Amino acid sequence: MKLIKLSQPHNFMKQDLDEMVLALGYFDGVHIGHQKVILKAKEIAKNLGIKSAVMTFNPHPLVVLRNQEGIDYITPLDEKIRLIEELNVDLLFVVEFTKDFAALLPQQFVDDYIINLNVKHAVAGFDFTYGHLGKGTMETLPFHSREQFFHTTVEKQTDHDRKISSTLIREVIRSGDVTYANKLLGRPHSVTGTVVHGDKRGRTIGFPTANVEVSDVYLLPPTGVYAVSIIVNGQEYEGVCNIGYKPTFNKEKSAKPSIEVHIFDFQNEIYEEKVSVSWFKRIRSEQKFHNVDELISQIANDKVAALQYFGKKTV
Ligand SMILES: Cc1cc2nc3c(=O)[nH]c(=O)nc-3n(C[C@H](O)[C@H](O)[C@H](O)COP(=O)(O)O)c2cc1C
Ligand SMILES: Nc1ncnc2c1ncn2[C@@H]1O[C@H](COP(=O)(O)OP(=O)(O)OP(=O)(O)O)[C@@H](O)[C@H]1O
Repeated sequence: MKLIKLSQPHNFMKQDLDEMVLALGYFDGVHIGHQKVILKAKEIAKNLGIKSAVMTFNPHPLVVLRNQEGIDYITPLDEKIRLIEELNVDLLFVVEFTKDFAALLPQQFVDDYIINLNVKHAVAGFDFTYGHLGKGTMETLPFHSREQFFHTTVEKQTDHDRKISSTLIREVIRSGDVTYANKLLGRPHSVTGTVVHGDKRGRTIGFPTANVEVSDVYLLPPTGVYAVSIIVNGQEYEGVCNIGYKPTFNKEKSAKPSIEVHIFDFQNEIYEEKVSVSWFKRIRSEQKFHNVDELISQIANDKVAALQYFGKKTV
């Protein structure tokens, strides 16, 4: 997949690029509604015998338009790029979302970011908007297209009558229902980070853990214990994870929760390794135990619950 970063104003002209079918949207999470839009663009491109492309924007419009600092992403940009690449599209445009870009009138957006990029067919969902204040919609697109390209609107994808959206999935992850989030994403929700040194207490209590440090921009499930998998060096292992502040040991809440994975049947030394943790099922809330023995016996139960979730025999 070829990656092209665009900033307003860009100077691409039609003749600089191959003809393409373009899927448009922000695509945080690359959920099953988004996949439908991108796969539709691919299908049309295949039929026309031309390139397939996706256009996304970065950072999130709320960061620029409402000065929101702490937007948590289901898929930060690099993860989103990786997932779009997995869908086998030929080209990805990442448009820098700035105040200047947001100020473009709908017609200017269509001229500069669709027609001038040699798009022959644009694909977006029923609620896609473009241009200043989102004034451009799928209803106005034929008018703004100047008959230079065709367009296809993907109908609303729903689950239990609710639109599948990045907003819904963020709410579901924040509620801890990672199993449902995974259904809406069409794959497990994952976070990628690095294994760092912890207090080295885990091994003394019989449950060594990999402490995974992730970038602040990730949307994390709420504190608690989860059945997870972890990819280490390309190999996937199952495990049980606590995300939280370890109140049994720590009086003060740290700035960020720690993510600690007890990986089943695993003894390797993996400090500094890049790993991805996928959340499958919430098991319980984090608790403050009266003593270490109570914590140890609860972790043993958590391990059984996770093994059962993964369908393993526990005796
Ligand atoms: C499955 C699991 C569940 C845990 N649950 C709790 C908990 O409810 N409360 C708590 O204070 N710590 C909990 N912990 C965190 C342990 O206290 C922690 O793994 C141990 O202190 C080791 O920390 P260290 O890696 O920083 O040395 C849990 C850890 C695991 C692996
Ligand atoms: N459930 C859905 N059904 C059909 N199309 C969708 C659906 N969700 C998103 N799309 C389309 O996918 C593209 C990307 O959408 P966008 O990034 O705004 O996602 P969203 O999930 O609707 O996010 P948000 O919750 O922020 O509104 C747009 O073209 C949008 O119309």
